[in-house]
Amino acid sequence: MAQEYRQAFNQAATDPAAFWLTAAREVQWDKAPTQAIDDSKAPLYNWFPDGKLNLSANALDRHVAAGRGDQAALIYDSAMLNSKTEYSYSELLREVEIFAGVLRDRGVKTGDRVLIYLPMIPQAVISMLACARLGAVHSVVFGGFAPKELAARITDCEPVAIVTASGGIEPSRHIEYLPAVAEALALAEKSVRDVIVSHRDGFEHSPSEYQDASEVNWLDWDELAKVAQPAAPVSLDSTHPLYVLYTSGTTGSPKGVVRDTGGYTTALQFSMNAIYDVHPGDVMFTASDVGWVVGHSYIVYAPLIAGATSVLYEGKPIGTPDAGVFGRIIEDHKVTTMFTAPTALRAVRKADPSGALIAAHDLSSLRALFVAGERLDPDTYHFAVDLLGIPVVDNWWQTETGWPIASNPLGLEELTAKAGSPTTPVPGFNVEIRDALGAQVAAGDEGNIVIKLPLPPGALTTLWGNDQRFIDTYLTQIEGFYLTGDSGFLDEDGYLFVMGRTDDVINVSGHRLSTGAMEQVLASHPAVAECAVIGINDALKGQRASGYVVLKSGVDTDEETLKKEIVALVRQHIGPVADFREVSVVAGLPKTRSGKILRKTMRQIADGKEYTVPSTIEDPAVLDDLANYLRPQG
Ligand SMILES: CCC(=O)SCCNC(=O)CCNC(=O)[C@H](O)C(C)(C)COP(=O)(O)OP(=O)(O)OC[C@H]1O[C@@H](n2cnc3c(N)ncnc32)[C@H](O)[C@@H]1OP(=O)(O)O
Repeated sequence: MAQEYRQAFNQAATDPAAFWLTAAREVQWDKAPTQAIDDSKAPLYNWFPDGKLNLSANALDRHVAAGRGDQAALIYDSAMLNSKTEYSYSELLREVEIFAGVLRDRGVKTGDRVLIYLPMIPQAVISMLACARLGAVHSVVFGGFAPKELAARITDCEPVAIVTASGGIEPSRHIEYLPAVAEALALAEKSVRDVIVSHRDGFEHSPSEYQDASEVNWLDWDELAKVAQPAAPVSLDSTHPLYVLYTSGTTGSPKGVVRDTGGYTTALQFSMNAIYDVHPGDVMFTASDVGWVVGHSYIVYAPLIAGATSVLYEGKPIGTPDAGVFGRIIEDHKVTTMFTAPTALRAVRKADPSGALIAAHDLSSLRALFVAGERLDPDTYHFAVDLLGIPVVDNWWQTETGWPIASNPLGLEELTAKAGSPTTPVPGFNVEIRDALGAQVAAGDEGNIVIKLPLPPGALTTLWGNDQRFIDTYLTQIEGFYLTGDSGFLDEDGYLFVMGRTDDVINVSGHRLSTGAMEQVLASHPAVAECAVIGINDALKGQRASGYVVLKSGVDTDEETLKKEIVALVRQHIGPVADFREVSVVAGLPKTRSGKILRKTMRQIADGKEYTVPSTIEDPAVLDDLANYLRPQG
């Protein structure tokens, strides 16, 4: 195997303290760390415990101080508004200083939480960096979630303020955010002091409408900014939480992944050098959403920490206006590095099978395409390679890890790619494959993908307010290892192949969703006696959710109406992001004699895979009936 990569990987594995203290030198510290890791509370670890820094200063001030103030930091390209706006490093710094001043004037202090519910507009980036400047802990919520999900996050992280906008623009509709925020506040167990609203034209509702009926202060961003004074960066402990980002788990309640400051800054800078090969002056276009971890790391923080330009794109891969828009953006902004999800590439391919609309643009600036969020299937991989003729890099990671676990490390050296594999574990992530009893399996054998503790800098340090849930969920099944929840194998060459989840989490269009949470919604319908939701393979979206309900005896209702009600219920409780459209009314669900629903068997039948009926099944006849509904449908 190639030397540069192998050497870095071995150094990180054998002497992580020295390796990461060296990597940390690329960061601007107010007080440089002398200690790499604090393991006194193992299995909880903290990186660089005696270091002090500010991430917004690393992302902005230091580049201005180095003379790059006029370089573009952020390009806001809105296909929805047909507009392009550029912010130089000096301009972005000014906006961030002022909005940090706004938050400070409103009494936001270091350690306070601020919930950010914004579409893909510059205010999202500005407010995240403003929080980082003060040491306020931000929690960004994706716009496609319903008010109930927003409320659950408000209840859990207890923000003092919410930063939002009039609304988001989807191709088919304008989404009013203010009614959603008001509803979430009514549902949440905690309230906030302030709701700060960035005004957008074309929306019906304004903050003043909500003021009268509320003890919350509904405020206008621009009005506050007019009178605010710029705020300087606060020097923070490396271990200070930068953000809480919620992700789906097996149960209905989302998990608040906590990210630190110094470890994350170090890891992102390392990833730009070793993996993405992005440097000052480069232009990175990550087509995701700031509400996901890919957006946090590779739209907002990493490109700015690295001194590059980040493209913030408000639009879709197709239909805004067509499947050539990625090519248009690459050409217009001379993008050097692009990052997107496989589902976006599949959408492009479906709309434009030869990719001619993208290829019609000047793509000569583009050096590499990175892809993450779900498995990059070989067909889509070959489509992208043939279209672009540059390295197409599948990188595998999770909200929890914050940056790639496995990737072709282009910045170190380009390894030979294998379609279907995100290549090899990244330095710092010591990946092993273990069976259900915790024993290591042979090369090529599938098992649980686990990572030896301590996780490298940048990975989650805990779950918000719940160390025990963090330990119970991830750290106890196999002592000394972090359980990823994914299964897969390492081949003879050390390449990782990720095959799928081992729990009830599914991935729809790169959105991680809990079937357990959907089942809770289905079960709440008065006609439903019991239900199951499974993720089944989908040629476009990777997976889609499919629901099966058994009705209460005596219920006599029109099936089509019932199905519509259930679909609407999921949209109302979880949000459009669940993309839940499919529900079947069935006579019974297959169960073991102890009452456990055989979801895995159901999935296997639906995906057309071979399956064996477990000997513990209560009534095998149920499966025969259910098979009619489960057979491949799409
Ligand atoms: C490595 C670590 C990680 O995995 S982090 C997660 C990485 N994942 C991603 O980056 C997500 C990639 N996927 C996407 O960007 C989108 O799915 C793409 C491919 C662009 C397609 O978007 P779209 O056509 O909207 O389909 P969808 O399935 O995402 O949407 C389903 C319904 O939800 C809606 N929606 C979407 N975004 C928002 C939003 N910000 N605010 C409000 N609503 C939103 C869509 O409009 C759609 O609604 P509808 O059902 O059509 O009415």
